[in-house]
Amino acid sequence: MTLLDGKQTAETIKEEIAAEVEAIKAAHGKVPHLAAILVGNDGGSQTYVNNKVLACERVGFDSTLIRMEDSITEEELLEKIEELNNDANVDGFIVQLPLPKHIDTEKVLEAVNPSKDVDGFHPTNVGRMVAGLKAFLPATPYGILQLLERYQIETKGKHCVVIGRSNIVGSPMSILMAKNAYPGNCTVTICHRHTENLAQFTKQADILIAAVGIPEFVKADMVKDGAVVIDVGTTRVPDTTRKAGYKLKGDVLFDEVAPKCSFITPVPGGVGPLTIAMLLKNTLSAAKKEVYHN
Ligand SMILES: NC(=O)C1=CN([C@@H]2O[C@H](COP(=O)(O)OP(=O)(O)OC[C@H]3O[C@@H](n4cnc5c(N)ncnc54)[C@H](OP(=O)(O)O)[C@@H]3O)[C@@H](O)[C@H]2O)C=CC1
Ligand SMILES: Nc1nc(=O)c2c([nH]1)NC[C@@H]1CN(c3ccc(C(=O)N[C@@H](CCC(=O)O)C(=O)O)cc3)C=[N+]21
Repeated sequence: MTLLDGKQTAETIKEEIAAEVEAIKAAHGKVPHLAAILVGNDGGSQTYVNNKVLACERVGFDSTLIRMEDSITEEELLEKIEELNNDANVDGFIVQLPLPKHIDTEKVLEAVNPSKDVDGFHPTNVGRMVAGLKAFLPATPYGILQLLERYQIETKGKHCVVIGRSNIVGSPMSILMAKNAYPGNCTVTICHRHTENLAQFTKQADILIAAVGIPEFVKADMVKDGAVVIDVGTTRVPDTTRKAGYKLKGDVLFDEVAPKCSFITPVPGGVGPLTIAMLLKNTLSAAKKEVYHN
């Protein structure tokens, strides 16, 4: 069993980005700039956004964190987005999810100019991805592709089973794994809440990607010997013995499943750090106008 070290892979990617930033700075005197909007003070969201800002500093980007109260109106948020759309100084920005219930997430994501949508959540980027055009790829699926590629894992002709069909992870992941590309060329099965006899499908997976959000959901008897297992789940489970007050748990019962695998990602230190690295990569692409040439 080989551990897919997301933390180390993310470090490597960030070093590659930092080197490019140096070159851009020398040539243009300007560095890529990522902005993030955080609405409210959900603990997990704060951690992720802070990690993103710290990662920007690490690679030499400019970053701006915009905090808004839970109680803001949808209009106020849309105004802020318009401001960032029009700010020539900002190359890309994200609106951290989830948003408070009184705000229409779809409307908010559609308000982001696709050329600055480094999360890849705007329908234009989703459509372009599906059509195989240049697009900002959502950071988590993009990070998983990087992991498969950098560990040179064979994907062609393999059966990839994805558990979860969310717009930010499961759906784009399944689309990308079925593409005529490397990593890709898989036969893909998408499972969700209404899948009957889930284990019957997961047991057939050469590559199993779990993006469910239920801690330790995938047990050893659901996994084929020699499978590649990618654990996207990151659920905070209360743990009073820890300083942070919680423990991060993946969707896979790691101790039981890992011995059966050819490759597996840990949680933490697996997919999460790569998500952040690929957000930076998208921001670099935005600054270089590699996707949209406006
Ligand atoms: N490491 C990282 O970088 C990231 C981690 N995450 C983590 O990944 C997990 C998933 O995130 P996200 O996709 O946003 O979550 P969502 O809650 O949006 O989606 C969860 C998916 O799991 C499916 N599901 C729920 N219960 C079952 C079940 N019993 N059997 C089969 N399928 C089920 C749901 O099905 P249905 O559609 O039918 O409701 C849904 O499609 C979370 O733990 C999240 O924190 C998310 C983003 C990035
Ligand atoms: N607009 C938007 N874009 C996102 O990309 C987005 C989002 N909203 N909402 C929430 C999810 C979740 N997500 C994670 C990012 C990093 C880690 C990460 O770095 N995890 C570390 C541990 C961090 C910790 O200690 O909690 C690890 O797995 O090693 C996890 C999860 C991005 N998301």
